[in-house]
Amino acid sequence: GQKWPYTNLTWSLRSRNLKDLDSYQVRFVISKALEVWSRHSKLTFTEVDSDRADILIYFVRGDHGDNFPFDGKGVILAHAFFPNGGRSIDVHFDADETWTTIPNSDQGTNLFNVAAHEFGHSLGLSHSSIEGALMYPWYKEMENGFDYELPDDDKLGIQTLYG
Ligand SMILES: CC(C)C[C@H](C(=O)NO)C(=O)N[C@@H](CC(N)=O)C(=O)NCc1cccc(N)c1
Ligand SMILES: [Zn+2]
Ligand SMILES: [Zn+2]
Repeated sequence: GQKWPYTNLTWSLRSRNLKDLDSYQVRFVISKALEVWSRHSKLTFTEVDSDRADILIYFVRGDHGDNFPFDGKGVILAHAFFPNGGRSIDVHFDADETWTTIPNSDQGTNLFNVAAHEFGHSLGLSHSSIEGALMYPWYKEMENGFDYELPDDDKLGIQTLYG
């Protein structure tokens, strides 16, 4: 599979009208979700305000121009493209979900959990068959809020790719 040819990656939140989500809180949650991966690898993540960032983040709904239309408020919550030799790649969050930026909140879908999973894909990790893994295909609540400890299977995966 593909991986980034360098480890100092940039990211940018490209969607502005986040409905009732506060863009500062979204950017904070994104930085915490990226830290889940940088804590266990040589990867570094820097926010930039540019559409030339490595990882471009959007909130979109329904059919949004790639061949993977979202499903309204439903099962598909987000998707991410795999690294592509150093060209910018997208992460799309389904704008029709009720997102919450408060970890472990039981109101709505936890953006931190889903973002941490999606960034695994953005770094080159596919789904894991290990039930407790972050890269397991099916969402499950993660405890410890932003201090979430990456399960071993995911640690192994990211260290195999980026040391
Ligand atoms: C075929 C894919 C486009 C499905 C899509 C996904 O895996 N995105 O990465 C997705 O949204 N899967 C849902 C499946 C579900 N509703 O449980 C999901 O929550 N994935 C994100 C996620 C978040 C946190 C933890 C885990 N394990 C998975
Ligand atoms: Zn998409
Ligand atoms: Zn996934």
